[in-house]
Amino acid sequence: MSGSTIATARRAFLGMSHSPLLGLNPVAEDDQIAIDKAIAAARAAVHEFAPELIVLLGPDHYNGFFNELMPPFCIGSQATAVGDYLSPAGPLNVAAELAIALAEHLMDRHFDIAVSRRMLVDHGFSQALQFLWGDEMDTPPVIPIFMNAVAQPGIARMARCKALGEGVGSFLDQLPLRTLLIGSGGLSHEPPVPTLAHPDPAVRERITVRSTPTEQERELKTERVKAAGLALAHGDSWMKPLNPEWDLQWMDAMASGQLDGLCAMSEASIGAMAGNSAHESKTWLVARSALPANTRLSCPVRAYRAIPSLIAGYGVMFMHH
Ligand SMILES: O=C(O)/C=C/c1cccc(O)c1O
Ligand SMILES: [Fe+2]
Repeated sequence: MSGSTIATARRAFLGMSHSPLLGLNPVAEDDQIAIDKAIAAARAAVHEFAPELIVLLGPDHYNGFFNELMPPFCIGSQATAVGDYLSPAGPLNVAAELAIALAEHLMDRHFDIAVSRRMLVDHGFSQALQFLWGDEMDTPPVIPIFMNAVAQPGIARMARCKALGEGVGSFLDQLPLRTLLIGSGGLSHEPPVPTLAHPDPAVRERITVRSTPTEQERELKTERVKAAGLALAHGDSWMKPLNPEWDLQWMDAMASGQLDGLCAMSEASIGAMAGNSAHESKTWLVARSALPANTRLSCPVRAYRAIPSLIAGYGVMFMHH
């Protein structure tokens, strides 16, 4: 157990699920109270920690990255949020020079990484920033790192996520900056994100070629995803159920730092057990791997609820070292 308090800690981890249906679909009162409390506790812990730098790992949902060119990971030296669902639009406060320095560090360690000089991000990044710093996303400097969690075969394997996190950790070791690593996404869930196996060629084209949806297309998508959340809440069988057991096991591994054990999980089992978008949980793995492994860190915030109407095994976890 680390002896630091939040105020004296040098590095912290925040794992935080996202759901764009928060605020759009109904949630049972006790679940809503629990999530509000968890987000407020995370916000308080983050502000007490007062990071000088944020490394934010997030996925995308075919708003910034498409199958025409889909890197497993990509660092942004400039990033703009598109403003999907209720998430804010606008530029992120990117630490451009540090983002490039991190890319150089990773390349020198033989971890080849893509770089975007104009990254577009969606709620996979902006919801966490919105919840922690408000609609203006008035944040400390951020290094945004995209992780593909939707398009096989290019979803990074568990061990690779751990290796990236270790590389980020060794970069941060050289910096005198109090740093918060955020993993945004997961845990178990399978929202209706299309794949290249979709029977409609127009849908396959839409997720392949970079494009900006019209306002009407955005609204249609929002309605489709809201309806999927309601279907899951009503137990419709075409939706993959959430898996709280899988989620709690994942959070336990984050808490103990026993990440090699976690990496023994088979790739095929992730989608099968926890839903296709459970790969988003790997953002937590990257972020957690930048802190000491096999070490139980101080964990002042840990909360979990499985909320079908949000299509989210919704977890929040803040730890520091
Ligand atoms: O907009 C999308 O394609 C995905 C929406 C969604 C729904 C529920 C949980 C999530 O993590 C999502 O990204
Ligand atoms: Fe997501």
